[in-house]
Amino acid sequence: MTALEMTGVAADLGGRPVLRDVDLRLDAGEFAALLGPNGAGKTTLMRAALGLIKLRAGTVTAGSTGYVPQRHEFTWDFPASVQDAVLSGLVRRIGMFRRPTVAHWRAVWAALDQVRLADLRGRPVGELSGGQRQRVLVARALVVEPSVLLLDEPFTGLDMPAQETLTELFTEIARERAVLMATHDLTAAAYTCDRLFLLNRTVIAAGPPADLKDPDLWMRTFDVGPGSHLLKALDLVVA
Ligand SMILES: Nc1ncnc2c1ncn2[C@@H]1O[C@H](COP(=O)(O)OP(=O)(O)OP(=O)(O)O)[C@@H](O)[C@H]1O
Repeated sequence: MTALEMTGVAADLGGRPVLRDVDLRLDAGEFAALLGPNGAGKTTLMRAALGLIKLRAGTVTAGSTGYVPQRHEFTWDFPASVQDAVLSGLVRRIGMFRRPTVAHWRAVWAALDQVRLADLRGRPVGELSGGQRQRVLVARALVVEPSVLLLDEPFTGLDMPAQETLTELFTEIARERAVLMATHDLTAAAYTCDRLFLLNRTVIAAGPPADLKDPDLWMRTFDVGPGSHLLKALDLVVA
């Protein structure tokens, strides 16, 4: 079942073209990575998928969406508990001034269960580690039961054990939903994702990691030459 389809998408920011001719399709059950250099348009593509920016051309068809922003974009010094932070994912559904019902809280607790944070639901978010905070943001996105989950740089600043816990979690989530993860961690993406999208303003190439062995695709995506370390690292992981 198609969870997200973008066809011929073009979008501008501040009057400058950022995305052009973007075609991307994701099915439920797929874990895909969005790879590209700084400024390639990864965040913009996700915002377009969420319907948050106006398209200059093309169409986006998406089921319900859940978005996990970069961790620094969320306010952590606010005196909210873990369960309040997750409940904030339901604001649009509940309405700003209405009280959550028991069903809303059940959805929050189910999402916390899924990210293995049920024990910490009363803890202030400011007291959590980076990895736990990332899982709070994932629960906050999952609480609406999205058909596609969009993750913006979920591994930044996390140690290997935290990254591995998250990778397992994303793989589990992707069994029922579509997951699209923007990341600079090429190795993790090549090892764990079913499909990679190489983006530099447009989709340069897409496919399972094993189909993306041609170094030229990576050189064009990342604007690097044949001597780049990137290509040596890829030799090891894109087998
Ligand atoms: N509000 C804005 N107004 C004008 N230009 C913008 C705006 N936001 C982003 N841009 C530009 O759009 C381009 C794409 O930005 P975007 O954040 O989507 O890239 P990215 O691939 O997510 O980058 P990174 O890996 O650094 O997070 C960049 O050149 C950026 O400078």
